[in-house]
Amino acid sequence: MSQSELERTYFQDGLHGNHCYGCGAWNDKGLQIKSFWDGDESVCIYQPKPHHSAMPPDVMNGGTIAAIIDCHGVCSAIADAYRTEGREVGDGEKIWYATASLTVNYRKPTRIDGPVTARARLTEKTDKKTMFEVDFFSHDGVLTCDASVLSLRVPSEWADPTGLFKHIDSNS
Ligand SMILES: CCCCCCCCCC(=O)SCCNC(=O)CCNC(=O)[C@H](O)C(C)(C)COP(=O)(O)OP(=O)(O)OC[C@H]1O[C@@H](n2cnc3c(N)ncnc32)[C@H](O)[C@@H]1OP(=O)(O)O
Repeated sequence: MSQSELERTYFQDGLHGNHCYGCGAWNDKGLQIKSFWDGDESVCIYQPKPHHSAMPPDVMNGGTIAAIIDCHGVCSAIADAYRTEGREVGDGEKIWYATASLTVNYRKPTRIDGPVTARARLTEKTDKKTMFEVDFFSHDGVLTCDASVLSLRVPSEWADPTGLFKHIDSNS
């Protein structure tokens, strides 16, 4: 069943302290995308800004599209893991995933003059790996990109507010 806009809970609002450029609600210079469930699919609707353009000012930049798809895919993997355990995103022991692989096929130019939509469906899952296939639409309903996002479960050090690298043995 789909949720009305007022009833929606967004995955990213439960990921406390997430500073990610694409999906971190705690990064005030980031895109701050928002994702939600629509039945078995997850959806992200994002209004691009004029500075998210490619060379033509009315076409969206491919890197920005990739960032939206990437973060929507990883956040969907996180939300799916919580949902599998019957928990709301962010409740109880934290679950984090990171991008292992991202493939984006740019089929058509994406108009920048209205909200874009990423719609993702789960296609593969093990304890550690989750794959979402993502379709990306411009505001006039044109499928402009299709993509796949492989997310890997990562330890809590990834969410350490002081950083990850101090936890990594540089000799390994
Ligand atoms: C944490 C906060 C997150 C909040 C949301 C943020 C969303 C933002 C998304 C991002 O931008 S994350 C930043 C970009 N990504 C990275 O920097 C990840 C860098 N890569 C790594 O740190 C490691 O390669 C990674 C954690 C992804 C995997 O290392 P592991 O040691 O956990 O994996 P391992 O080698 O044990 O492999 C586990 C399985 O995954 C497979 N695998 C690992 N890396 C893969 C890869 N890159 N491509 C395809 N498959 C891969 C591997 O073959 C194996 O498959 P099987 O289980 O079938 O044997």
